[in-house]
Amino acid sequence: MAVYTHVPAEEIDAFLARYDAGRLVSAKGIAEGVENSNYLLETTGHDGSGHRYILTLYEKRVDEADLPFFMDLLDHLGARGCLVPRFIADRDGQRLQTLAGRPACLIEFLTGISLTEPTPEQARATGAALGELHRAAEGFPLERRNTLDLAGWHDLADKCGEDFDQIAPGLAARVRDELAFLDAHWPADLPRSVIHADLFPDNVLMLGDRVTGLIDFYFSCTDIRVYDLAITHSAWVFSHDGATFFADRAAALGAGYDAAHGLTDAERAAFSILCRGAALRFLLTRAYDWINTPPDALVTRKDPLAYLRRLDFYASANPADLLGA
Ligand SMILES: Nc1ncnc2c1ncn2[C@@H]1O[C@H](COP(=O)(O)OP(=O)(O)OP(=O)(O)O)[C@@H](O)[C@H]1O
Ligand SMILES: N[C@@H](CCO)C(=O)O
Repeated sequence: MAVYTHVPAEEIDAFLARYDAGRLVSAKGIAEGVENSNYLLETTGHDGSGHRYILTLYEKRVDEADLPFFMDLLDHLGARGCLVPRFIADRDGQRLQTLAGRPACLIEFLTGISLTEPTPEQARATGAALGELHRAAEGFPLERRNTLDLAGWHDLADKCGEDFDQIAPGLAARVRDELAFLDAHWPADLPRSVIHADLFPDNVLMLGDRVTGLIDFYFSCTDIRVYDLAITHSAWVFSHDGATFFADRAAALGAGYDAAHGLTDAERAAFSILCRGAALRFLLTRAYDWINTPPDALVTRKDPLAYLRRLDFYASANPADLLGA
């Protein structure tokens, strides 16, 4: 579930009166997602022809001070042809509001569905969409530090301490060893860019083999550009439990990215290390949430071990096999 803040329909209708968006017809809480509260709104539309919007109330992990970065980024990407949702301004030009005591925004609704079992063709389209996003991001003037970088992983590991072993015996030592490996091998000189940093299948909307929207930019930041492809790889080319690697999906994802953006030899050479970092990043955030979320909380905890299996795979795989030929 992801409706942490419940807003009465009358309050949403009054909120909509600030916009040229028509009157509220229905408001449904969206179950997917874990970070923010999301509602799908149907309105009469400003001309009475009906319209859909997303209403997002920002919860614990999104810092309000970062919202202007996300808003300007989506304007920049949207203006360059990327299918990303724009933040909608009210009649006074305001995009950030307060609703039910939380920072809140009205956001463009995009059509499409999130896949659970992507095909190679769908992975190819996603690789291409990521490459196009990186091209469109060129020239974006703002920067945001990635708080979930190598230093951030150390902080998270310190916070979890020996509690890792509640999840799996030996996990604390495994994380320590992996951090030491990444400290020694993390690449320093690769091109940097704005990255999405969380392009999981649930953040890509598709119709058939066509990408219709990239959403959920709330981890976007400035970091090693091809690390974004490593994150996407970790999320798209394995079974959910991380036990099976799908080489055909991986090759298609890489080919899609390469066709849209291109990969340098240095990026290819570092890719395996970057995948290890991506797997550790999601292992750590999931482990932290696992340890700190009571089992009876209303949110579904995501399995950290699904990312330990990916990490084990990346640590033993032949780097040349990760993206195919
Ligand atoms: N602009 C949009 N257009 C259409 N649907 C959207 C849009 N934004 C969000 N959604 C829907 O709401 C769901 C949750 O959104 P989102 O992924 O942004 O939430 P979240 O709480 O930040 O989740 P998480 O970080 O766990 O992925 C999406 O899976 C999608 O179904
Ligand atoms: N994509 C993350 C959740 C936060 O966006 C995960 O699956 O662990």
